[in-house]
Amino acid sequence: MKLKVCGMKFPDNINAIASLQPDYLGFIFYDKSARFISTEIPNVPKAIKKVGVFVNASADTVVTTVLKNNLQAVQLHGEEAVDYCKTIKEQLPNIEIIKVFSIKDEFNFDVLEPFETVCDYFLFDTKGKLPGGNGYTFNWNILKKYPSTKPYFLSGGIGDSEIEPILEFSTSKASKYCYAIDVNSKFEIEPGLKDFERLEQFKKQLFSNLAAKQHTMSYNINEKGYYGEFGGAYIPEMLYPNVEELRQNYLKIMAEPSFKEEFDQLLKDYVGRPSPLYFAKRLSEKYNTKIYLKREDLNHTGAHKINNTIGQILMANRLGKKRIIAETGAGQHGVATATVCALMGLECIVYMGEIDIARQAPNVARMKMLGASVIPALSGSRTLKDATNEAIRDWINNPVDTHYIIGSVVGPHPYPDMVARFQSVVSQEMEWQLQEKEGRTKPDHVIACVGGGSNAAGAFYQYLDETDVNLIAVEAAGLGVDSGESAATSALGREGIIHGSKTLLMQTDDGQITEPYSISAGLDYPGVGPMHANLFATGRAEFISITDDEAMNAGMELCQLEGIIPAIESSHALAVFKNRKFEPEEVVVLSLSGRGDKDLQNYIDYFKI
Ligand SMILES: O=C(O)c1ccccc1N[C@@H]1O[C@H](COP(=O)(O)O)[C@@H](O)[C@H]1O
Repeated sequence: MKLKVCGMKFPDNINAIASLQPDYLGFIFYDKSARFISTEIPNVPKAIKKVGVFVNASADTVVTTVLKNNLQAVQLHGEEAVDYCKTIKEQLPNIEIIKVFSIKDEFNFDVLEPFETVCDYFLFDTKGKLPGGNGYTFNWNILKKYPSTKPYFLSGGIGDSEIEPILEFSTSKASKYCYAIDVNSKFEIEPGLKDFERLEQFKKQLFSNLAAKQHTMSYNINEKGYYGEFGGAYIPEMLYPNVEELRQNYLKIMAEPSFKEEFDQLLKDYVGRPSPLYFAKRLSEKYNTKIYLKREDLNHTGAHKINNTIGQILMANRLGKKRIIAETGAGQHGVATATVCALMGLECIVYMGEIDIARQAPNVARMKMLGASVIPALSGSRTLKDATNEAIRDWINNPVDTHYIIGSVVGPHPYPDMVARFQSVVSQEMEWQLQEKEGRTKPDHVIACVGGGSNAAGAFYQYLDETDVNLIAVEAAGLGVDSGESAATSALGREGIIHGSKTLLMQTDDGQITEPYSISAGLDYPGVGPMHANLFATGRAEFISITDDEAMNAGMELCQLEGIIPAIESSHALAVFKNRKFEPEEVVVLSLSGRGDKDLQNYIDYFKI
């Protein structure tokens, strides 16, 4: 969480408060305020963003003030309209826009929606006699209904006595998008003069306690790119510039309103989102529990993979890359990548293991029809791991113009986090869909299959730190966990490094990667993404291994009970119902990650249809 200190007006005091290194310093450019700044702002360290606070000022005044004072953000604290924010954004594209909303006893969150694309942050303050600086807190419980994913500043009368409530709030769901704490009048000796010692104490106490709480709580990535012990970027020196360019830019780009707008629009109009959350009545009756299927199989191209490739192609565009490479196992990610390259008119090269090319012929044909070159990986087991090796080799050789669209939550940081964020749309939708259908945002259980783990990462994302939601990760046991022909990484793996990431990995005693096997081309990866390694190591998620036979039978059962032909990957998740009992009143959401058309030949051969 960031800290903003607002409303200083004396140069010496500004310098003193700047030495506390808050993230933002706010200056009131509203001449009716007792904190109005009429002097020149002294130079402060570059790491601190200077925010100009305005109340219904003309757009010209805002622009001139920003340029004159070299501000990095504007806080619009009046009744500024959407078009007004748009004008400011157009005239000052690099300036952060913080739009303020004042809350009394209740708040209609619908008013936020039109502002989503024209500002970078919301700020919630207490409604009072003055436009701001009233010194009263509002009831933060109101934020429990916050419907957006836009990060917000929490403001209004925050002082020493709010440390405890903030710490409590930080563990709640309502705090998920709380980006910064904003303090002002509660730390004053007189209006515009802040109390250095009290602020120093406040900052120390609040942030050390928050860090301690977050350390023990979060199952999501930390600022160094690790999930617990797992993750990081273990890459050859020659790959460093490519990965570093992405690391430095991905969060910034994803936070741009124009990026979000384009991503959301393509997910809606091109992919066909939201994907339905379907109550599977006959399946529920059979297993005597409430089963919902999150229908990622209904997305354009037939799986969840497109959520990520849409995000990454927009990322590649913004990074100025003209050539796209990808690896693929089942072919779903290859098809999703070829699709977005066709959509954007970019060159596309997909690496695919020779074995996978043979067992996923329809997807190979699709990629070619979409204009991609499919290059066979001929080394090792000639499956996904080897295709990934080839793609990495290509990227090393073509660092400047090429973006590598990794298809799962694997690879060096920032890929696992970036892909998880793009896929998190799945659980974001689950929350409001469950609210509509069950009157609550949380299920009792979420089930998803895991190869690298992007489908599971998307389905788990919103619930990672909600420990009352049970997460069930399903791996491929192939011919049996101990058969030597398996891809059950959690059962068989040990800590190791694969494709730039420290994670759980199937390996021999001397560290050679073991060849994985599964009937499902999307699950036979010898590792898992670092998020899942941590979920396993900490016991946060339940891991279940499902054999080829169990998966195939569960897939057939879904065909005949619900009229849905699932991908064999998803069939592994479905097989959990035969292996584990759920209570009748429990709500179980299963991510149906893909459709089974690509697997038709496997089904035909297996069942001798
Ligand atoms: O502080 C002011 O005088 C002020 C005047 C006009 C608009 C905003 C103002 N301050 C902002 O108000 C909030 C909450 O302050 P407080 O903690 O309740 O004193 C804060 O964001 C200030 O930036």
